[in-house]
Amino acid sequence: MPSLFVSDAVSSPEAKEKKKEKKIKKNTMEIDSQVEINEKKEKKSKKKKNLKADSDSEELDSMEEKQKSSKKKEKDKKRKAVEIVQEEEEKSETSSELYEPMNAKKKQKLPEEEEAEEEESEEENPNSLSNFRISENLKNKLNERGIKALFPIQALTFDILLDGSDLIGRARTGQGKTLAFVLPILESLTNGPKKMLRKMGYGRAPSVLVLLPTRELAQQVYADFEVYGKVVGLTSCCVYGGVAYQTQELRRGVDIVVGTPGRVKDLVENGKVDFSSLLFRVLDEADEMLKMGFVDDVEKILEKVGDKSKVQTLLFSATVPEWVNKISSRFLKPNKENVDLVGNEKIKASISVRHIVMPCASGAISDLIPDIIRCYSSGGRTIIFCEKKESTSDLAGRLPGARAIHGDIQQKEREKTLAGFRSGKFMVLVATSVAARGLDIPDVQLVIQCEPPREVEAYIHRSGRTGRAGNTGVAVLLYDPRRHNVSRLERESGVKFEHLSAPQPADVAKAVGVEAAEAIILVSDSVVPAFKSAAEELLKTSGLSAVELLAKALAKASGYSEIKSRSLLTGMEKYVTVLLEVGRPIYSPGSVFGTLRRFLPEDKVNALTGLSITADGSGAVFDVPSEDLDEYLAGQENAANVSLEVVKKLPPLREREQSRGPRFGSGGGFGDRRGGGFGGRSSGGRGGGRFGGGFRSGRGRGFRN
Ligand SMILES: Nc1ncnc2c1ncn2[C@@H]1O[C@H](COP(=O)(O)OP(=O)(O)OP(=O)(O)O)[C@@H](O)[C@H]1O
Repeated sequence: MPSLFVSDAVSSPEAKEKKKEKKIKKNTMEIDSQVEINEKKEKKSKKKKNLKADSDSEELDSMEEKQKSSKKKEKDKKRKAVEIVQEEEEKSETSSELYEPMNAKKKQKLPEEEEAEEEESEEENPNSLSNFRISENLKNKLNERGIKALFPIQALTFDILLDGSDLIGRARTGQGKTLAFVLPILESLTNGPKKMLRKMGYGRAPSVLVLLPTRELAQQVYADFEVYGKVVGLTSCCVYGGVAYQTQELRRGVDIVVGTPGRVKDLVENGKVDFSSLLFRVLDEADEMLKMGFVDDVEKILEKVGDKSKVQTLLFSATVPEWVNKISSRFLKPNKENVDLVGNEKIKASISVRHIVMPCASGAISDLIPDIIRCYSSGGRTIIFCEKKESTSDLAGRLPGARAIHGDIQQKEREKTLAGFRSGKFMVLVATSVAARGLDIPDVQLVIQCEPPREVEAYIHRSGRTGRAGNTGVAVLLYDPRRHNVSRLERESGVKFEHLSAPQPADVAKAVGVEAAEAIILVSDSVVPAFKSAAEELLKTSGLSAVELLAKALAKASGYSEIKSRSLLTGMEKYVTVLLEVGRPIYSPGSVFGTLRRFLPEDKVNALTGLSITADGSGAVFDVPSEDLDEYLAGQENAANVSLEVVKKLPPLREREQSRGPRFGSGGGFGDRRGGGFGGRSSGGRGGGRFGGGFRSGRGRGFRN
């Protein structure tokens, strides 16, 4: 049995804490003794290498080592759990320091170094597959797919599940929760305690039911059951709404049914499937499923089980709000186990993701995103989340090469889009929350959220589409400081946000220029004769130097014809952010307008946008059209105690009050007289106002079944 995080759900928090401390203490002692053993072992092996000891002593050593190694495996399993707690705790506290610098290149290792390291770590790893009751053919399949050891959530729940307990399992996004139930279920049905209980033969009733909130997720989990089930002789089928009923497989008999609650309930009610002999019921992404209003459906489905004492019920998610714990008592046995790798005090979102927040007016989003992708996607895939279906399609239409996925798109089309994104046919997917839960797509390097979601869980799951299976990633959250409050989101998710301003076009262009220069060198010499005379002519007649001409050629090759300024405050092109100080605290936007009117004409004052007061109240920042900047700066000369300067780094801003509503997002901002606030005046961004309404309102529901 795993020794940590496996607490009895009915015991008190204090008891659990004491139990945990006791176990950590015990395991720490075990680690100490393990260190001693290892040291001795190391000395011995050095001695062996250097002195070439005789074969008798080698045999003795090897027997001793075998004994130690089996003891070590046991101890290492426990030690690993302690390490996980400690590592996770450390990471939670210093998560922002863990990130690799942007686009940092990893030190290349020689193949032989990598091989040696792999062998060594496999041998040492207490979570290596050989330490678990996994049958040979499953092990081979896992190896074939690059899986050599279990991830912590898998290691800590494997024995619990194989030994027959109900379970609530929680681990951060991308930590392998799917295999955490797939593997022990397959083992239990084929080699374990459920082997004799499962139905066999033609027309057999299923032994396993897995329920998931979305169709895409159902397909993904079904794919895992297909691959791994096949090697142990178990069959599965996937059922979800939006497509015709296909019940042939169910008639023929399958072992595992994976599906969404709506369609599964229909099948049950129409007598197309018989769940009376279920041995496993899994609720994956349980909180989302229950939140989406499927509680009644789920209950109806689950109560079809004949003998409740024979069925194991498992509930998995990265987020398990308190209400899920409460509701779970209806579905799970009282002596259920609880394996929680997230805990109460720690960061809830992925710790291998760099979490960035960036102010941006809604009207500037579509202009800003391509530069965010250039800066942060490391050439990998990007998923962009919008709140509403319309804004999702709209944004996808504006971003070259991007595709949209949301609930109004036909199921077949959605599947095609996801398949295209997975296979790399296109690299940018714009989605509603449908893609937020569970989806595991390779090489998603960047997630952009166009505005803060309503609930912290949504942030956790969306940002968790990157940084999966131990890889790193970047999540950029765009927000409007006048409408959104990100500090609550920060507090509730436990994430330490990096506050960054929109990438400046000139910086982006510099980076792109370097790439273009590298690409130019690779162009074949064979093109030179054809272009040489035009180049010589240009050099002679343009009045520009060779370097200037080459710079222009590089710009053209990278798609640049001009470099616009971009506001740090709203991300809008052709706007500049300025800071106003008046030698005393500023309390309201009204006083800022009053001050500006003392030295500027009305139309120039009206042209400013995005006014926000600094967090310390000592000044106000706002955007002015680049063409008006000189007039603003000159005007201040005539106004006593007024200082205006172009902002190089955005100061911390006063956030909208938290008391105004439940949302991290919408609200009235400072309610200045022009009402529109951020983006309301956008004339800089292409198609400025079009996005204005789209990104504002409530959260898209994603796909229902
Ligand atoms: N033991 C393992 N070794 C290597 N890779 C693994 C292992 N287990 C799972 N993976 C891979 O890790 C990725 C994430 O797994 P999975 O989708 O199950 O995560 P999850 O915890 O369910 O995430 P989410 O909460 O976002 O749904 C998958 O690509 C999976 O193949």
